[in-house]
Amino acid sequence: MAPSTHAAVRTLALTRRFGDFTAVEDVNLTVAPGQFFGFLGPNGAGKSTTIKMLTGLLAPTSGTIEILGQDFAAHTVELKRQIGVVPEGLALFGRLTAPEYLRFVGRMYGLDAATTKQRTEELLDFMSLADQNKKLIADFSHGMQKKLALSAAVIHAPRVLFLDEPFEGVDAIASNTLKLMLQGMIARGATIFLTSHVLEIVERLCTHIAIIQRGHLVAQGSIEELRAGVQARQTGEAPGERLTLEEIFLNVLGTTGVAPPEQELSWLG
Ligand SMILES: Nc1ncnc2c1ncn2[C@@H]1O[C@H](COP(=O)(O)OP(=O)(O)OP(=O)(O)O)[C@@H](O)[C@H]1O
Repeated sequence: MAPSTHAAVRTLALTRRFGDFTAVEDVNLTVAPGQFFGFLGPNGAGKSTTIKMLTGLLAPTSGTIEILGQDFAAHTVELKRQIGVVPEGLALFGRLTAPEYLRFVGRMYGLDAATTKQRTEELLDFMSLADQNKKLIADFSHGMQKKLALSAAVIHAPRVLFLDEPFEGVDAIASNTLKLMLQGMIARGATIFLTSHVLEIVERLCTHIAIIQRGHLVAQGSIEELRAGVQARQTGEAPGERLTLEEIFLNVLGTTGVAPPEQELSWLG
């Protein structure tokens, strides 16, 4: 058993190439145990590619990954039992019903039948999916599929949870339910690593963030540290103005070369 002083997630020079194109390059990330960590970046920056490598869905081209203090490549099977993931494409089985799928996933993680049944019922209730038990997953709406994927990702009570855009496509009620669930997991000592473009939610939930841009990590730290860094660089700002995460994000990207376009589409409207 790894001592708890280890990082929950650590990468060293993590790199992934697709042919000639480098999607993620030399990324050194550290996420402490118990952290609620937001992994941010513009479209195509390399977030999903990184999450896929961190969860064993995609092999790195080079570099190393440690999860809970252990080398992921050397201990993939044991570590996969301790992590949960909702990947970009959800990866569900459309020909099953939700309870069938959750029972399958529970057994796959080695839970006994009684525990699997109980957690399946509790999760479907919690996600307001219990009245959809006869429907095939293929016939679920996108938001319903997302809630089911989340249920499957936590049925084994993972110590580290990876979520790729968990709030995308879910309604306000489900988003609230999800926030409560994630906060409860953090309160009980889990680590959460999520990507999201909804910066207001990230700001409310996450304590630490990293920003990736064109495959390179351009910032990492607590939101407070990043806010202080941006504020220290700015001159002429009204004193006492507290920067939002969106302002911090845009500022970091602006100073690293990705500023919003200045020209207008004058022909549009
Ligand atoms: N299988 C692949 N083959 C070729 N290029 C890929 C592949 N997967 C990802 N890429 C490229 O790698 C880059 C990073 O993609 P990725 O999906 O990681 O971005 P992202 O930060 O998750 O973006 P978004 O916010 O739009 O979801 C993009 O340029 C993408 O086109």
